[in-house]
Order: sequence, then structure tokens, then C-alpha cells
Amino acid sequence: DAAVDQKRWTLNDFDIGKPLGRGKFGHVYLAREKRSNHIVALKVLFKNQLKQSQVEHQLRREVEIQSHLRHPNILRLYGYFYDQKRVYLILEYAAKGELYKELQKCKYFSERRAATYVASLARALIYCHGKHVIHRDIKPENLLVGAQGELKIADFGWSVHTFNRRRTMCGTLDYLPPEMVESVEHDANVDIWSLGILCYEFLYGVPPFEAKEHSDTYRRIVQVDLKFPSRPVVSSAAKDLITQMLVKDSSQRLPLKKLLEHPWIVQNADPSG
Ligand SMILES: Nc1ncnc(NCCc2cnc(NC(=O)Nc3cccc(C(F)(F)F)c3)s2)c1Br
Repeated sequence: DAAVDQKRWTLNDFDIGKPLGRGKFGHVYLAREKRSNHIVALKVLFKNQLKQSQVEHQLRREVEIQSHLRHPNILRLYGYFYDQKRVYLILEYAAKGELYKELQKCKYFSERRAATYVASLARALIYCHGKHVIHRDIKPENLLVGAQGELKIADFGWSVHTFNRRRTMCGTLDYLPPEMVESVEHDANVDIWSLGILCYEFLYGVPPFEAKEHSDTYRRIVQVDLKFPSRPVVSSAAKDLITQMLVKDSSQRLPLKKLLEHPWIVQNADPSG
């Protein structure tokens, strides 16, 4: 493992395979490291785009944060290298791809599948918070699925160490808690809010505060305008958990450790995760 971290990688060390997906800043390819035959995902980022968006510091922070994280539900970032025009991230390959595509395909998940995902995300976030790392960008687009169907949190491009909380606005509005939307001080409890949003979206197929206009989404978030549709039918235990997570006062949100003891999780989550 040390070899992986310290080695100076170049593109010649890899055979490049099929494209896996395209992100805002560049494409991801399947790749095989020639010496070890180890299969990885290679994310290619263009330096001029990173410069234009002034996110180089975020990328450095992501690489730094990810190099200390080891958890079955967190996608590994093995290392990085760069050439004249590009930066390459060497990532763990998630064989079953992007979760949001799965959610689009089956509209919403069963309560057992949703609870299993939420429990494994809670365990990954407990691990991150234990290392003073908050992800801040938990949403379906940043979740991947491993070969055994296990969930992997990816893309720590917006994560921070809690001692230097930032107020920059992040990605889509839907997952942001009131304190970030109102851009006041925020802490690890922001990830509890986003996990609550995710749990709702896993069960209903749409995030709870979705609206046509940004301004309407903003208002619904800060007012915590939480409504549960009559279809699909969802258990009251699930609604109770979501209601305990989507609380405006971040200190009153259900702690992640308590989430793992909630009846809906205990009765529905597959312990193997
Ligand atoms: N099947 C698959 N198996 C493995 N991976 C896959 N896709 C890549 C998932 C990612 C993991 N980590 C990432 N990190 C970043 O993208 N970081 C990033 C990018 C631009 C700017 C910045 C910043 F500069 F703004 F921070 C930070 S993308 C797929 Br599909």
C-alpha cells in the first residue's frame, strides 16, 4: 500500500479502458495498472478548467483527506499524478457504477434496500466525523455501488476538516441544510441533514424540498416544509426517522449513532451493509 501512495505514477503505467462516466470537470475511465493488473478508475481533470474555477485548493484538500480515509463504504483515492494539461485521480473501481442511475431506473427503492444504504452511509459518516472530516456533498450523484452491491461514498471535492469550516456555496441546493443555505457556521450535523434528504429520496424517488425555482427550494428548506406523499406507501417508522433528521436546529438532529438504533433501521437494514 505504501508503494501505491509514494510511487510517481504516469499514464504509461496504465492500460486505459472504457469510459465509466463524465463529471463536470472531466471523464472517468476504467484502467488497469500494468505491473499489478490492478483494475482502477482513472478520473481525468483538465488543469485549465480547475484553474478557471479556482478549485485547485479543494482538489489538494480532497487528495489529502482521502489519503487518510479507509472504510468499506468510502471509495478509495489511491493517488494522483499530472502531466502538462491534466490531473489524474487514481480511484477504486466501483463495479456496479453510479447509484443515481439505479434510482432513476427503479424510481424508488424498497424500505429494506433504502435502510441498508442509509445504515452503511451512517457508518461511513460516523467514521469520517471521528476523523473531523465532514463530506458536505452527500447526494445520489456522489454514491457508487461496489461489486457486492455495497454503497461507496465518492468525491470528497467538497469535504473539509471541521476546524476550517468554509462558507463557499456547494453543489445542488436540494441537499443543503438550512445553516448552509443561510451560509452560517456549520458542523458535522450537515451530513445528518443530507442523509435525511437521501433517505427520503431513496423511498419516494424525489428529494423532499424539490421545487421548480431555486427560490422556492430555498424557502422550503429553511422552513423545513416536509410533506410525505400518499404514494408510494412508506412505513411510519421511516417517516419518523426522516422527521428526526430534517430538523432546522442542527444540534437537535438525530445523532448518527442513534440512527443505527432506530427501529426502522434495526428492522430493515441488512447487517452486512
Ligand atoms: N464506476 C466508478 N468507479 C469509480 N469511480 C467512478 N467515478 C468517479 C467517482 C469519483 C470519485 N472521486 C472523485 N473526485 C473528484 O471528482 N474530485 C474532484 C473533481 C473535480 C474538481 C474537484 C475540486 F477541485 F473541486 F475539488 C474535485 S470523482 C465510477 Br463511475
